[in-house]
Amino acid sequence: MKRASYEGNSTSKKANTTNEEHQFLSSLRCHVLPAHFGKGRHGIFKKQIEKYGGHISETLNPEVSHVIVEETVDINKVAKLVNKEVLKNSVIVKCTWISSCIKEKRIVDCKDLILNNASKEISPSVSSHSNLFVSDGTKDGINSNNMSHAGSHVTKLGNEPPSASNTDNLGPGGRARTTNDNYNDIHVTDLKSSDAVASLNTPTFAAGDDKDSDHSTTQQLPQLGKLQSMFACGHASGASKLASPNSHITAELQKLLQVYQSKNDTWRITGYQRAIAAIQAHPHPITNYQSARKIRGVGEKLAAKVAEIACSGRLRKVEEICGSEETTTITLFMGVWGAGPHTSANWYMQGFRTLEDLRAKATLTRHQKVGLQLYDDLNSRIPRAEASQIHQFVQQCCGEIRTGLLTEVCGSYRRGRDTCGDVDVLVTHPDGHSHEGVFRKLLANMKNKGFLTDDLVTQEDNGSQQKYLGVCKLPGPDTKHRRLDIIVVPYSEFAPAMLYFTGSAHFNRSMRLLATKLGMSLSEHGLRANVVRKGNEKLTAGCLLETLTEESIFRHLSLPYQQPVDRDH
Ligand SMILES: Nc1ccn([C@H]2C[C@H](O)[C@@H](COP(=O)(O)OP(=O)(O)OP(=O)(O)O)O2)c(=O)n1
Ligand SMILES: [Mn+2]
Repeated sequence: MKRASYEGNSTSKKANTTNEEHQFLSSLRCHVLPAHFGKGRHGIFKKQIEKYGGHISETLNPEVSHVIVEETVDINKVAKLVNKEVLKNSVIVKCTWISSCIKEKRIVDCKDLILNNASKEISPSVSSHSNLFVSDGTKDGINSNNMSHAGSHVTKLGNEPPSASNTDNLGPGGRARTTNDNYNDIHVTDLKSSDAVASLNTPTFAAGDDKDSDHSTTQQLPQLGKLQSMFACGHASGASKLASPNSHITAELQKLLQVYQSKNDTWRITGYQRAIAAIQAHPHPITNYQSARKIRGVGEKLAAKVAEIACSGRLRKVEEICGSEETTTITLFMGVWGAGPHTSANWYMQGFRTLEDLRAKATLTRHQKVGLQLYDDLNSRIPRAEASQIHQFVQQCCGEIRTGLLTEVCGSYRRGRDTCGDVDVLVTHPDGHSHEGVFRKLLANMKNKGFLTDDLVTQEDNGSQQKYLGVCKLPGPDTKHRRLDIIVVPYSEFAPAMLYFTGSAHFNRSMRLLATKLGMSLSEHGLRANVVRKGNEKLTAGCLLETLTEESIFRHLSLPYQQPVDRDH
């Protein structure tokens, strides 16, 4: 235990001399921020710190180890008051921490008393729930390495200055970053990867992430490698899943999440997604309320649920909710292609309870009519072998209209799944231009053969890419209708498109967010560098990097290459 070992040290010190005991603050160099302190109280604090051996610095300078603030001071105000560059070795601590130290005659845990604006940049979803941020990513843990150096035992405010000799600061492709590389205002701390993974599950994370960053070219360089390791795209998916000692807990919570997804309960969806990812990534078995509560994103109510699952192996609430007529009906309706949670809940409210009710009484869009008609087929998973046959059929149709066309099945198939929800086929031509005109001809050819049975969405204007969503059926009396996506792309966009359509969606989100953090922009069309943003707005489009292979995209982001099967997060 990190904290215990530290306290153990201080206890053994305590056994020494009384004089030493009274100098227990000697490792601190404090600046007591006058804001909100009355003059008298400000002086008393300074005197008390000095009395117990602490050093007082009247100015804010790099020597300061602790900035002591009045307990009611607002974190944002402190952040604005403090010059991060000057205070890169400091922490901001509430004055009540000093009071506790003096009361106990030792340096006590900073728990709950540290203010650090870094949390805002790392994860607004975290900071919105708590103004506390400690370096090892737990609410009550203090990093033992840091603790061993009294006076620098919590998250640093600033970042290491850029250094070309430090390989951590090398940019994409290993080149040293220059001032022309624009990075968002990133503060890298010792967040565990689980925190980053958890945060990435929060839909609002990407959107709100850059809210407070400015677009100046002043660099706040991330420690590369460490940053990458905080993202899901920096890890193979299998390891964390297999290794998790808390899968039984997340499996149960996942059921509740599905219910909230069916109800479009955004608030709960966000909270559960974040908590599930954090629990999944937690390296130790969670056996009780207290250990659950220590995990970022797990509040009181959720910790109680986790404890219930840990004790009894199940959650009564899951049985109650999942078994309710409302939930089962809405889940049934959501199986209609083209019906989301909102429409499904609406149908339930209109009194519909069965698919027959929908057929007879509901107002249906063209897509929903197809979805309802082919309900059973489209809701059954496609065995891998059949997905492969569908691909072969598409490949044959391609060969009939043009030679040299290249096809690749992406999606869950490429990630190695045994069954797939649909078949996602990417089509291109390696000569760079012969993909043009293929889209319509290919669709017409597949329709002529009776292979395409129903069109759902045809999108021809997604930049240079064309996308078709429809339904196909292999020849034969016993074959099922299957969802098929066809995407025709220019060869220059083949690798980023392949990366995108291979997914998973979570893996993609994490990679896009990492790119954003690195001042880049990733989409199915390509990877751009030197993108300047103000908040979520892109001020410059940046410059397109050459990405002829998926490997090159990973390289540009300084990520270890992940095989498709390792992207199944
Ligand atoms: N909101 C989305 C939807 C899709 N994709 C990407 C990643 C997906 O892996 C890929 C294909 O989308 P699918 O919906 O077909 O998902 P999968 O193929 O992964 O799963 P399934 O077996 O359900 O088809 O497109 C994404 O990044 N974000
Ligand atoms: Mn798919």
